[in-house]
Amino acid sequence: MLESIAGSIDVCAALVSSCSKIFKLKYKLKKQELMCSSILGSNGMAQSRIIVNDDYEHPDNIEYILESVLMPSEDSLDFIQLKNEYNSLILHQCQCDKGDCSRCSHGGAYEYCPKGKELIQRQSKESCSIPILECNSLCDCRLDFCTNRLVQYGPRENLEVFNSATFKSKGVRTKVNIPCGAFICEYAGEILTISEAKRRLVNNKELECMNYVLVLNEYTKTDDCREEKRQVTIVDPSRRGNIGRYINHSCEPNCQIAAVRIDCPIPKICIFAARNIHAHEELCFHYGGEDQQVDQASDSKTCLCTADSCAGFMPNSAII
Ligand SMILES: C[S@@+](CC[C@H](N)C(=O)[O-])C[C@H]1O[C@@H](n2cnc3c(N)ncnc32)[C@H](O)[C@@H]1O
Repeated sequence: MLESIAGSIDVCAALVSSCSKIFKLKYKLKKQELMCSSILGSNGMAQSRIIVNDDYEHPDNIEYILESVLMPSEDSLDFIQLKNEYNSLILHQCQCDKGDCSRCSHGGAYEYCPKGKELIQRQSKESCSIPILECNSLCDCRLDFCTNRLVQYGPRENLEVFNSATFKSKGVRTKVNIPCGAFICEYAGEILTISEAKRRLVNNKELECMNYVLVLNEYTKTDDCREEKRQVTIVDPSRRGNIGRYINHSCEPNCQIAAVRIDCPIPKICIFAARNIHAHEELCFHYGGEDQQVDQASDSKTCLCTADSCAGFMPNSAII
């Protein structure tokens, strides 16, 4: 059994039919094909390359990455399977050659927020449990019209890493107000196999270092309405990561997690504002997923979040 210290997020309730569609529609294509400066949509028209806008850097001496990357190679079946998935593309393209993709076959998870003049996650009770599928490099839509591309452009601006007095370690805060539903950043790091995650967790525990491993569990509903675990995604930004690695846990967070897929069937773990956030507030999400029952393990860390409803300990759930 694997204990997650950074936490385990469950994306469950509504990961239903749309999701099985996603999984069936992947096929293998080398990622390198995406690296060329122009990409052909399924209509054969060249699309411009997406520029990821991320000028942040680490205060620590670790490698900054713009999006999650595969862990170092190892000789195991698990790794080969993960690598194949990482090198796969989702073959589910839209044909919106004139529209804005608001009613796109990819789902329309975003809406335009006129106040903030930006795309935000469409608000619904289930918004954090519905996986998002953005338009991708195979889609026919035009980049300048499409309203189903957000995460792929990179984290929002005006975030800063600071020394958090509350958490007695580093944290992330915003310099400006952020509207509810806005995209903050990916929780980017190395994508791990289960066995490598277990090794790193044991090691972190032995060395008593901070733990950054985050586990995302996705479920589908079977025909008789049972929930079945379909995919486990494990990300560790301890060695390589982006600004998301500094976001702390709170029992009453102002941000939440969503699974977002663009080209690859392995989802990105993405952080969105769960309410309107004021300038200078520290950003936090619930490492265990707010809807989950979080049980205290004997070695749970004391939670420093100071929320009225603080559980007193950090999520430390058994996940695999
Ligand atoms: C993903 S990192 C967050 C960034 C970290 N504070 C840093 O300085 O790099 C997770 C680690 O931060 C600390 N942390 C995050 N939230 C916390 C909380 N609510 N209470 C106590 N420690 C917390 C724990 O040491 C945890 O293992």
